[in-house]
Amino acid sequence: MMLYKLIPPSVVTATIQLPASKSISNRALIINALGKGIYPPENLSDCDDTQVMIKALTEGKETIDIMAAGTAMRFLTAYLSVTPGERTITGTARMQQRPIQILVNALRELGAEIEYVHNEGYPPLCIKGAELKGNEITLKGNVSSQYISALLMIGPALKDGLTLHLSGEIISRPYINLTLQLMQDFGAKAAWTSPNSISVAPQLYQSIPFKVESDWSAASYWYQIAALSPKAEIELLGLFHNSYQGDSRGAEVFSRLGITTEFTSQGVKLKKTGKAPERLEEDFVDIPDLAQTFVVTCALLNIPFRFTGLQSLKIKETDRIAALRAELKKLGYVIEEENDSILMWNGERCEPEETPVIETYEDHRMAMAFAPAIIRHPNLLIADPQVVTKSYPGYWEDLKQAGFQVINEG
Ligand SMILES: O=C(O)C1=C[C@@H](OP(=O)(O)O)[C@@H](O)[C@H](O)C1
Ligand SMILES: C=C(OP(=O)(O)O)C(=O)O
Repeated sequence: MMLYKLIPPSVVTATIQLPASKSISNRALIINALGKGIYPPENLSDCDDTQVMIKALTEGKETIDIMAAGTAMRFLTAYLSVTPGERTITGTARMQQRPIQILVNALRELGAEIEYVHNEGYPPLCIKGAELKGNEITLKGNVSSQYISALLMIGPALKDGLTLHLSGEIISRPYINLTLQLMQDFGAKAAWTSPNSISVAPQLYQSIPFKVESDWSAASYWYQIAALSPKAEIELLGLFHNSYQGDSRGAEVFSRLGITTEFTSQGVKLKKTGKAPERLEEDFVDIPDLAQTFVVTCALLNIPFRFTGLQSLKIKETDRIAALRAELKKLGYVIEEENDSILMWNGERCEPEETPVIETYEDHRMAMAFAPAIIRHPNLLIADPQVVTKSYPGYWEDLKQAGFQVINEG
């Protein structure tokens, strides 16, 4: 097992070129493939999740391994359903435990030919491309928005277009809006027709020059570093005020923790105001990928919290609810869970471990959200740090650039 020991600088000074958004990259790639575009999207992410998508779309292999990439798994399942040929799509052991039945059922209702290779409801899948027929379906909106995005993106390629009715609560809604926004940019007619219905017209995508923005989810770890450091001067490049990404809301939540955002022509500059609330309450249903950032940040700043809307965390790269509780306990914080969807901390402490080894559970966000904790817990070690490549391959190099020492303890 690889372990990283970190030593923070006394003042963090950095200008960081963030990675491009994997969510935008992977949508642009699917849309581009469906539109047979002549302009390949620019500034695609160099992360694993995007690299597996590029390979899947260009190599033409019979078996596609998307490793740990949820978006690639879900988006390609829909894409392959309307693309000639027969392929098997698989991923890591964890991917084979991440549910996909809602999407498969919806696609089958449209006429798709999809079989489960092992376990009913889970990847791997064997998919035979076909011309899909039905045009109006109902599916659950409360498990993963990626199923909905996957279906929407193939909508313009269907003979009669597609209308989706979403039942139950709709989680991760900004990611659905991101999909609609990109589809519209590429010439599709797709929009909400009621609070829980979306219609897509049958109309081919147009190819346009397109540049992917930097990743706001990745930015959150730098806000966290600013919040935990006594002094920080951090500039993040490639972020914009009117971002397509729902996780740009992280800037507003961090402003309540004393980190304000100044937009410049190139990105953002972070400022510490020194203000901190007595307590933080937030609903994460729209911003699930920021949950780890804020749970770790608040605990380390000694700010009790109650975070709701976390129901999707159990089916991500790992069970993030359990992982957060287990690893924060090693640092001396007792976090409580309610209803599989709420994490709370009332300030309760336990004895911290002397040399806590933070496990990362094949989850990039566990590594990235716990690394900044070194500023307050100088003995911690990060296990399997290479997991960051899922979304942010340059994370450790960027920390070095910001003055951190990153030492491989073997
Ligand atoms: O569509 C997307 O790009 C994503 C949607 C979210 O997943 P869920 O819809 O499963 O919550 C998010 O957690 C994931 O990192 C990326
Ligand atoms: C949940 C995530 O990714 P995915 O679902 O695309 O694997 C993530 O990046 O936090």
